[in-house]
Amino acid sequence: MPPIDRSHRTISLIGMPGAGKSTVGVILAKRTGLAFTDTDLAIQVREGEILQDIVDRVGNPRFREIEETVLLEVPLDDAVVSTGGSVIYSDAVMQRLRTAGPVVFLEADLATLEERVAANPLRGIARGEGQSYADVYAERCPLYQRYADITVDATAGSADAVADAIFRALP
Ligand SMILES: Nc1ncnc2c1ncn2[C@@H]1O[C@H](COP(=O)(O)OP(=O)(O)OP(=O)(O)O)[C@@H](O)[C@H]1O
Ligand SMILES: O=C(O)C1=C[C@@H](O)[C@@H](O)[C@H](O)C1
Ligand SMILES: [Mg+2]
Repeated sequence: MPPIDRSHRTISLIGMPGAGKSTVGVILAKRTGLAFTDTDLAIQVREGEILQDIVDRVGNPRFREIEETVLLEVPLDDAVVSTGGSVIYSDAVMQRLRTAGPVVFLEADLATLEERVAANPLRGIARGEGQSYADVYAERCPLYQRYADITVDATAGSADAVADAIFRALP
């Protein structure tokens, strides 16, 4: 695979929890020679706590503020950036990511996502009181679509295949 086009040095991955942003992001970074940033890890390091504990302690609205602060500061040069699923609630963050390069939506069907998330029950999801995963999915899908420059199917193939599909779809 040739090196990434220099005019598109930062590739941001967005999508629901379980879509594969972190898994696919590392593979894409290895294949393109770009750096890799997982913004969830940047949040954890800044707060000195794991995501689920942060969400449990401060609640959903405050978590989103923390996430926005980190995403407005995190370096975006020459990197694949795997975001948290709730990043699309900040228009300022999404504009920043889009200015840095293509934003890729990892689209997946609800059943597949629920299966993946159920296998990892300690994963945090910043959701409103009483919201099911399906409610969050319905609320967010239009936002992911709104901000995506590229949409790839993150359900059918392996994580390697999804990374390949992203690479092929880059302008
Ligand atoms: N294409 C794929 N096929 C099968 N399993 C996958 C695929 N992509 C990711 N997975 C699996 O799904 C789970 C979630 O993946 P991952 O942590 O990368 O998702 P994420 O989008 O980063 O989620 P979060 O928003 O919670 O950080 C992991 O167990 C991972 O191995
Ligand atoms: O989609 C979400 O609501 C989240 C996903 C995780 O990656 C974390 O960013 C956090 O736990 C919130
Ligand atoms: Mg992740």
